[in-house]
Amino acid sequence: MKIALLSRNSKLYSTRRLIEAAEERGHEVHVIDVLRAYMNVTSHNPSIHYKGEELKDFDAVIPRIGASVTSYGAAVLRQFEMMGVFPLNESVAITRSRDKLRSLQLLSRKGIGLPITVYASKPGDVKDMINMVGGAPLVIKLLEGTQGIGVVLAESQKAAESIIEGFMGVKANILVQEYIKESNGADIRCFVIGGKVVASMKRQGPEGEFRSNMHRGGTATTIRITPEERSTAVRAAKIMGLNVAGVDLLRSNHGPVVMEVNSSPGLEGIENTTGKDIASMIIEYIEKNSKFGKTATKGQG
Ligand SMILES: Nc1ncnc2c1ncn2[C@@H]1O[C@H](COP(=O)(O)OP(=O)(O)OP(=O)(O)O)[C@@H](O)[C@H]1O
Ligand SMILES: [Mg+2]
Ligand SMILES: [Mg+2]
Repeated sequence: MKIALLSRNSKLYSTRRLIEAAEERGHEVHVIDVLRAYMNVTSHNPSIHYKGEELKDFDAVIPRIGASVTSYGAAVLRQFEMMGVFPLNESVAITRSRDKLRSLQLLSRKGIGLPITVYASKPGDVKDMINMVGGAPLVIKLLEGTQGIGVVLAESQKAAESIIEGFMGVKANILVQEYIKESNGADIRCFVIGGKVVASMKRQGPEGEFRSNMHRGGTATTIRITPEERSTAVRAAKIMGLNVAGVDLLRSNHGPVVMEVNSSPGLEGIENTTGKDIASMIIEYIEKNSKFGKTATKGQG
């Protein structure tokens, strides 16, 4: 097969591993920096050009589109789809999952367990907003945050009010969420490929830290997940319409709750923690499922 790998940097661990796995299995891989691709979006014969040449005869495309290039990256991917090239994850599913508010609405509609979450733009009544998630302690998140930055635990009602008002004051977009204390600073990453959890790991924050992010000093270990956690992760990926997804769960008193569904889950942590060859599993999935023109939109909403 001839595979296009949409990635801004071929030195990234995940990109390198996917190239390695594909080449080992006899495929040809072209790494394409989406920002350098250009296309005639009005032509009846959709095409993409890259470094002066037309991108032709690809069998599959693997999108590894960073959050900062979601919009243009999705447009390039959509162009591949219009050309009939099989996408590992479709453009629609990626943009759907990148919109946190939309994702939570879709997941909740299908009965997936979620931490009680309230969104606001300019809440007229901060106290009422706090009551909606059950009062303090509660978690406040900056929508633009990542790697645990901008995720704050407000232990008291007063702290919650002043943090929310502070964020509002600088016009930040936030969400307010029920604090799942019983998860004890840990979350579970389930790596889903083609409707199966192929690997999972537990990430634990350091002593006294409720955020489990590796960038905040968290450590990962293998974990045996429950059948309920397994089916929650698989269903969440399916609702988003993602063939490959990293589903992050918290263990709550009322069962697993989904925090996030990631459409470009990293390979480094999960491969190093579990010792599994996830990159080869992804390539194998493409071998089994890619078909010219198989780009029908999965998921709804
Ligand atoms: N409602 C919650 N209850 C308990 N712990 C939470 C809650 N929300 C987040 N956490 C902890 O904080 C960590 C960071 O939160 P989250 O994943 O939402 O933000 P992020 O990692 O900065 O954003 P993103 O994953 O979108 O890059 C989580 O991995 C989890 O360990
Ligand atoms: Mg996170
Ligand atoms: Mg994330």
